[in-house]
Amino acid sequence: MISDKLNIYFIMGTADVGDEDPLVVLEEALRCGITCFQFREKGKKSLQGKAYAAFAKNCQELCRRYHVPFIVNDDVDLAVALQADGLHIGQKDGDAATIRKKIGDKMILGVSTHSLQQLTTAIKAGADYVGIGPVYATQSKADAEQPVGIRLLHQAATAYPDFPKVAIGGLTPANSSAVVAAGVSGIAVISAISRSQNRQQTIQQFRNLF
Ligand SMILES: Cc1ncc(COP(=O)(O)OP(=O)(O)O)c(N)n1
Ligand SMILES: Cc1nc(C(=O)O)sc1CCOP(=O)(O)O
Ligand SMILES: [Mg+2]
Repeated sequence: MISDKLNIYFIMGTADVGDEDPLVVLEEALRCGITCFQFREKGKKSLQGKAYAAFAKNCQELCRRYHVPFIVNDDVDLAVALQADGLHIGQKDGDAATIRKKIGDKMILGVSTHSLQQLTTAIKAGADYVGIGPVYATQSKADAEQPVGIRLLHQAATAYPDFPKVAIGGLTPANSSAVVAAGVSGIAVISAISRSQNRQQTIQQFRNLF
């Protein structure tokens, strides 16, 4: 069941870790108990070509060692080439039903949604889970939509109580109790973990919410 793996869903690329080594950050997060990882290498200074592929492969190997699903953001070809556990796409990344056909039924497909209508469409297209957000304002995505708040999470839980949903956007241990109470399977986080001064404590605090 994918929903069991979504609780603490860490997303990271080289842009998210300041001066730290992203592989060291990922391994620490895995050791501290994240339950899912998304490889999201994008932005102006992002790795390209062989360095990009090697970074992805190294992240995948670390995730394998800790039995944590490895999800690729945006890049369908990379997900297929690496036989990743999953692929995550947004509203501007192509038609979800077409992409589902391309990756087959075994690979997990996550789709970003910002409204109930998009959620309904994603489910019909064959998504295994949806991201819902941004719940709060985020510093980690320049082109994020306006915050949707926890109201949309409640609406989603009422409309699709059993469908796996992760909240995303500006989430911290301090503001996520109401998010989890709204009925999501998991919380997806970049900066609260990647920029934490104490990852062990931060991840434990997130884990305590479930
Ligand atoms: C779990 C999760 N939810 C939402 C997103 C955002 O996807 P998208 O809108 O395609 O934006 P980018 O991440 O590609 O910039 C996500 N990545 N993961
Ligand atoms: C990647 C992403 N997608 C969002 C969406 O709303 O779909 S918000 C977001 C950034 C999440 O980073 P942080 O935890 O640092 O706020
Ligand atoms: Mg995307």
